[in-house]
Amino acid sequence: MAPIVSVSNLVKTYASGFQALKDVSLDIEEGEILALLGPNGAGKTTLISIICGIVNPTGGTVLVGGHDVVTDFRATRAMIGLVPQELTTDQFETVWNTVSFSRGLHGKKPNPAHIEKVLKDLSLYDKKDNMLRELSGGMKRRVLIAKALSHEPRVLFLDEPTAGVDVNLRKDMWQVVEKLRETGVTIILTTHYIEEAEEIADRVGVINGGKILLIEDKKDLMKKLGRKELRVDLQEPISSLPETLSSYDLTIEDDGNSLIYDYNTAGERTGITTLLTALAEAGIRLKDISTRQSSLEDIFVELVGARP
Ligand SMILES: Nc1ncnc2c1ncn2[C@@H]1O[C@H](COP(=O)(O)OP(=O)(O)OP(=O)(O)O)[C@@H](O)[C@H]1O
Repeated sequence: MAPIVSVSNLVKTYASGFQALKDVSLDIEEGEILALLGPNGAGKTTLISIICGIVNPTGGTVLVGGHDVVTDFRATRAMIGLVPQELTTDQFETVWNTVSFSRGLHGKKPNPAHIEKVLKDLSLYDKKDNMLRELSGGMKRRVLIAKALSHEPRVLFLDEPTAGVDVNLRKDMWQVVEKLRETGVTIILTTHYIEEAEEIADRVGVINGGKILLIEDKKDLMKKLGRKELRVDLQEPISSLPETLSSYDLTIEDDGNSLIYDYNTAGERTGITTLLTALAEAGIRLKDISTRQSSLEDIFVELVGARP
């Protein structure tokens, strides 16, 4: 199946001369949830804004549902819903009117049955006659999503859906996103929270300095995350490994004072017991052992050189 969004060799240089995107290419499959992780200024908003047709690219192409976002703007915009971070709508308007009006803005004929479904999916239906100013922060965020879904888009962009919200509201929002996926809509979200990407994404992309540094299936990433490291500190340094230890995935560190053994926690056997026996048989005496597990955060820090 052709990807719902196809980004090829995208470049964006702002009028100031700043290059915010440098040759970005990625395909987004229909129905998936893609999380774009990146530090401040990485280029996430620029990328989303170009796909949504709000910012013009300097080079490269973006296709949404097979249509070019520049030359066929109307067709692509109709397929996209964008959830901004802030609610700017009239606080004295009702939920129902706000969401219905948004549909009209996209040039779609009224469809009360669709508005009703969207509000029910987002657990907002019993608030449909309330004014926005009467809603809690979490409900207001749901209204933003309802507005973006009002014109039946196939692709939904969520720009930092849980920035600055408390833990409960964040978990609540994850459930909302999970439920939306069941309706078949493709979801792309930007986030600073690694935990958020881990929790809800099918695929994770890391962007920094205008480049995609990694884009990978979460399951494959999790396999990497399942890798653990056993560190063995030695009583006396060694310069090389004895022949009997050559079958182990060992590296010598700290001028021969430590051995690092990589193993997979998902595997049936870790090999630790036999390794320790083999070390003892080779006459290598241990001072200490410790383990550490790599996390998505480690991968992120390694790629970006900073914490998110
Ligand atoms: N209109 C503009 N003119 C000049 N530079 C811009 C403009 N908009 C964005 N930039 C720059 O482009 C870079 C990428 O910005 P962008 O907003 O895409 O990053 P981001 O990843 O969304 O960051 P954040 O997580 O802080 O929202 C930043 O260095 C920003 O200062």
